[in-house]
Amino acid sequence: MIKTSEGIIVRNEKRKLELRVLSDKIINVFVSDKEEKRKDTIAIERKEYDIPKFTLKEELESILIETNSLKVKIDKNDLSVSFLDKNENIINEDYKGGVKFSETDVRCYKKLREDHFYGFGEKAGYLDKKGERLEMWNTDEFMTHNQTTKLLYESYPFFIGMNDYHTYGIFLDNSFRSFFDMGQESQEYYFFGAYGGQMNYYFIYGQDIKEVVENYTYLTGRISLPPLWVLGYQQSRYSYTPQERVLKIAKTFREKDIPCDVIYLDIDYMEGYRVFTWNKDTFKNYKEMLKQLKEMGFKVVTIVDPGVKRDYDYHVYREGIEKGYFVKDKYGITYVGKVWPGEACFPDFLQEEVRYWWGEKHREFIKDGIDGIWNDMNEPAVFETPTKTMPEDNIHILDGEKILHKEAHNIYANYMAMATRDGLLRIKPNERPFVLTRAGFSGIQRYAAMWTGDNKSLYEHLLMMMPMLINIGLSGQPFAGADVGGFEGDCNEELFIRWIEAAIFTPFLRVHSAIGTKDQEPWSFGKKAEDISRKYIKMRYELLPYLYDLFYTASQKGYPIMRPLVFEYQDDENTHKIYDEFLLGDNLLIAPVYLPSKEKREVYLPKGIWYDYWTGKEFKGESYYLVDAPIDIVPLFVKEGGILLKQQPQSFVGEKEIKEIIIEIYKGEEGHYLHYEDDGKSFDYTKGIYNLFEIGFKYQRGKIDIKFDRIHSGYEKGVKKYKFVLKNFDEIEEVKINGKKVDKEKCEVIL
Ligand SMILES: OC[C@H]1O[C@H](O[C@H]2[C@H](O)[C@@H](O)[C@@H](O[C@H]3[C@H](O)[C@@H](O)[C@@H](O)O[C@@H]3CO)O[C@@H]2CO)[C@H](O)[C@@H](O)[C@@H]1O
Repeated sequence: MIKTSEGIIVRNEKRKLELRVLSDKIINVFVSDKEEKRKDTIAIERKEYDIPKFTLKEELESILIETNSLKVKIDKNDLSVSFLDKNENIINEDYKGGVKFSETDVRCYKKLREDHFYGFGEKAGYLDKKGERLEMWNTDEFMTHNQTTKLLYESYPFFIGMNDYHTYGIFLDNSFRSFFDMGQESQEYYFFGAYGGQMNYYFIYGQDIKEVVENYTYLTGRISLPPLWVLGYQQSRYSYTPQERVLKIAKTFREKDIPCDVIYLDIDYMEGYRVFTWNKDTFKNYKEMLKQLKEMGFKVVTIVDPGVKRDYDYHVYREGIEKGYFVKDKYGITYVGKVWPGEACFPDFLQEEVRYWWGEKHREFIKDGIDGIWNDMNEPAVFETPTKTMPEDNIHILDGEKILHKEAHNIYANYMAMATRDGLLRIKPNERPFVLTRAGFSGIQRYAAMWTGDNKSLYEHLLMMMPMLINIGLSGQPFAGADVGGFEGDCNEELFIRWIEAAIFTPFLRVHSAIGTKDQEPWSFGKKAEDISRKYIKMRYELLPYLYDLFYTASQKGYPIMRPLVFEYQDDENTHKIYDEFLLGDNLLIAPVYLPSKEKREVYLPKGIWYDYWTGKEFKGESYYLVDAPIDIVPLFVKEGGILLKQQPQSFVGEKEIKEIIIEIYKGEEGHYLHYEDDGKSFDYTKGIYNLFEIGFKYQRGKIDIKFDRIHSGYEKGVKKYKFVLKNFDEIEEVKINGKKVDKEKCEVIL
């Protein structure tokens, strides 16, 4: 055994185990059957750790490492590892020697003690993945997002294991195609591994799911605050063309008083699908169009795919060829695959120089008035090949070394998103960039928001949106959404209404639809759908301060914005499998209707008292209820002591100066809330130019004591008026704010 500054290295005649103690609760395990160095992928953001104090005890058969929270036992014979809590209860242990190496793969067997498995990012199916077999290989999988769909666009080789006694996470930091058998093969063990690469995983202990997610994002990074406008409603279609149509859509939003912040331009804005060009026939005066959109308060996001058309007269291709920037085949010749523009080449984003080049290509676009970039087809997708991507033996260069596509495939999109984000940051250094991606790997949250690709206008896909987005959130990516209304197929009035009612509570809110399908704007399905959509989209804008606070928390702790009930109520076992309700933050519970012709739905409310958002009716938790859900109502509940922040709705973010924040306090003995405020667009907050407020209250027998405390003061232009609205309280006799009695009818703070 060798003691290192971070842990230990132990060898037997067959293999080496390197164990690093990265915090009291995070242990990195690296097992190898050759003399090689551990290789972290792009997923791991953290480069340095505060190595905690740990003790080491060597016995005849085993080695014991002990931190403040964990004990790790290593069997000196087979180098298997067990993780125990301080009372020596096993949290997780290797099964029959643990790691196995074979010609085709490397895998690790664990004893199956868990009742539930969550995480795994973008996967079809239910929330709990126990008993399932999953694979990670980014794939352009059109429409068939159902229980049997194994591969989708993104890969998160991360899961959370949970039983009544323990919660932990495992992140397999391996970018090759990986697999996870969570008890399908056996009820005695589960296993995970990859078809290549190393057995390099992080064991993450937590007192609950929350802490595991916090620790996992401590490793893989957290979102940085997005610009406020991307929290607004976004309208997309494949494709809005020509420019007159784009302007017409924009004007209709304003005429109909339906808030909207963003319009997307899909592939047809380009000249022959050549990236970084404009179709001069259909977008003759695109600069004028962008100007007019700006005047109406719209932001514009354009699609940018990785495939560069093979055409020597086209500057992007020519430069890429001359500089040798494209991915090569196994013979070292530039690889050509078929995508939208026909034959195309793919920049090797793994190279820093290529990323820089690509990032600079956005300069003109941004100067002309484009506000954000949408990276699609970045699995990378290739048409007409059985694998839907490029050959696994294609060559990329990472850190000066050749690696094969089978290793680069799953991380390609992260490098592309990094190229885009860094480019936008260079072009406008004090403006928060917005990048949307379809493909990705763990850690993608640091570069881009994601959407879940091509779904269909089906109730099943409305339902599936919930567990999918929830598991993506538990896998470190809080900024995610689905194509609202469904991408392929014709949506209809009722489905659109029900989808909007659910989606306004998802972190990324974009309606998108495919070519040849029925129009899918909020007014496309008649007056009823238009009115109901308006009501809910306005509600989204009303709730923006609450939503932005959740983005702030996500940026600080990695917590999901859209949460499963089990995230907040882990002790309540009824929540463990609920996939068709979710929480927005910890105060608001949403139970969307996802079946046609339903006017009621069953809702489970966890522990505590809950208030119906619409009627104020009180419900006792830990029970199931059949609640009313007529077509214009999505069942919504606020927890006792819950605090919601609201503002006046507006047509787009920044339309009006926000002069007042309404703080709704729901009855309870007490409540706590953290409110964050900044300019919503720049990086000035990193210099302390933001405000942070602690809001809380205590209530007893008719008397409420409200605390409103600015704990960080830096943003002078912040809102000055905060009005408290007391919800569901019985007769209030006395209101105090910060210890001072105030008029019951005028509960407010003026700063
Ligand atoms: O930019 C246009 C849209 O591109 C994406 O969707 C496309 C998808 O990635 C493609 O693979 C393709 O899907 C075809 C599918 O692969 C094939 O098996 C067959 O069933 O036909 C499908 C349709 O041609 O086309 C999709 C677009 O229709 C992206 O996900 C969308 O958001 C973009 O709007």
